[in-house]
Amino acid sequence: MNPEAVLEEFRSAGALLQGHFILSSGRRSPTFLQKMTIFSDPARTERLCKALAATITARFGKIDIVVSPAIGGIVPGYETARHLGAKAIFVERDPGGPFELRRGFSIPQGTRAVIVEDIVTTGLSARECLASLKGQGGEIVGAACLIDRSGGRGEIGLPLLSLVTLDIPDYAPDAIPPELAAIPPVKPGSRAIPTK
Ligand SMILES: O=P(O)(O)OC[C@H]1O[C@H](OP(=O)(O)OP(=O)(O)O)[C@H](O)[C@@H]1O
Ligand SMILES: O=C(O)c1cc(=O)[nH]c(=O)[nH]1
Ligand SMILES: [Mg+2]
Repeated sequence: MNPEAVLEEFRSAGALLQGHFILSSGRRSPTFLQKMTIFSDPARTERLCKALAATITARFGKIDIVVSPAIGGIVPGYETARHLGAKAIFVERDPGGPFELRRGFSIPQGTRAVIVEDIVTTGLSARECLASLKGQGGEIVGAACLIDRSGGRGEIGLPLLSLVTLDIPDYAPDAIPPELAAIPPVKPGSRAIPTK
């Protein structure tokens, strides 16, 4: 699937939003990719994740386990794993706490795992996911996401694949342009961000 076809999935689903968004990192942006609008449509999700699975296999070879950061990573992680013939597990957190592998999930010695994210903005969530896997026996060989909106600057600590790389502006909360500041902000994601 080429980058324009991936973007067209988001556009035609109504998942490419404009407004004032508080991102997971605490940064602000006029643009938000509402992945849950995509994931509410299984056929659309299948098309995207099948393409992501093919990209993962081409780069990393055989994968045994897909591990994703909750909540946004769970559906694409599962669907990508289905196309890889791999298991799908996830890390989750209590509000404000670190990601943890729970529910009896593990990455056993001798297995090869990949992190699958929905969207990468700064790479913070994928880095925190990787940190939570320290001590697991298997090898985390890389990371992949549907859309990398960091312009390729998101640092994961692993090779990162994406179906599309975009360079979408975001701003520190104390450096928001006036036209953005004029719009009341909304925070779509699940990470607890302290409010002033
Ligand atoms: O690269 P980053 O700067 O970490 O931003 C991207 C992250 O933001 C979103 O998660 P969020 O924490 O908003 O919660 P969600 O998964 O419940 O949507 C998205 O699912 C990614 O995990
Ligand atoms: O950085 C984020 O929190 C983020 C950006 C985006 O476009 N979509 C999303 O789900 N999260
Ligand atoms: Mg997330």
